[in-house]
Amino acid sequence: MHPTPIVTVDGPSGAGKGTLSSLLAKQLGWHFLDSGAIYRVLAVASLHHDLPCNDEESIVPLATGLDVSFETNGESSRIILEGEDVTDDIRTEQVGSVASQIAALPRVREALLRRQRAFQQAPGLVADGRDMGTVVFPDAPVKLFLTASAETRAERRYSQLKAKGMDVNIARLLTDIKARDERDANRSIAPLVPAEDAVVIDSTHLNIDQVFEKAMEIITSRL
Ligand SMILES: Nc1ncnc2c1ncn2[C@@H]1O[C@H](COP(=O)(O)OP(=O)(O)OP(=O)(O)O)[C@@H](O)[C@H]1O
Ligand SMILES: Nc1ccn([C@@H]2O[C@H](COP(=O)(O)O)[C@@H](O)[C@H]2O)c(=O)n1
Repeated sequence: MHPTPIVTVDGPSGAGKGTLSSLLAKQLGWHFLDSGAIYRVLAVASLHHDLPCNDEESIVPLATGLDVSFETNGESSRIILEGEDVTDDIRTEQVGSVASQIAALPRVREALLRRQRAFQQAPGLVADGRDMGTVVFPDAPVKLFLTASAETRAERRYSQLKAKGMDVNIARLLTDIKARDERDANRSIAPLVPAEDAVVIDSTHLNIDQVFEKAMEIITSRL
């Protein structure tokens, strides 16, 4: 029997991984794992419990027993943490920054592995993150690494947050994105690097449809 197929989509913050992954999951009729959301929810939980983001000893049990559910209702999906809807709260740059500090703790990453692997369910999975192709699903038959220049990613994030009515500053966003890239790429465990067998897509000069088309070509040629 063949294992459930997986497409991994890794890359830096704001490259368009979530956008591409949800389009692919929809097109293929597969499940979707937003692994960054798990790190972000853990960041919010740590903030709720007043835990410093380097307190590995306390964050590991929080990660293991994280009381979170991903509730999908047709097109809309909500994230519930300890009974509270945190869908919007997890998307701020502040939470992204805390998530990336927590994500550098080796035992925290280990504690979240099983939770992420449980998403591998028939008929297939599209998994979005930083280490999907290198650590979490190293045997995935299709691995994509989606990137774009830091400036382009900051502009996209700016428009995204502005559209949500948030008060944002593009220079600050660019600084935050570069700091997060630096931390994610240089941590000792599961650093942000393309898997050896990943196909790199640079979306700096591609729109969403073009990225989607390119990704589908790669997937159909490999599966
Ligand atoms: N190719 C593209 N061209 C223009 N805008 C894009 C493109 N891809 C994504 N976007 C837009 O950029 C923003 C960020 O995209 P998205 O949230 O998918 O990135 P991400 O890589 O998942 O980020 P993160 O890792 O921080 O969650 C969104 O507003 C999205 O609509
Ligand atoms: N597989 C992953 C996914 C995410 N992270 C860390 O979480 C931060 C937030 O992720 P987003 O994709 O939602 O922006 C990110 O900066 C990473 O530090 C991770 O380490 N591994």
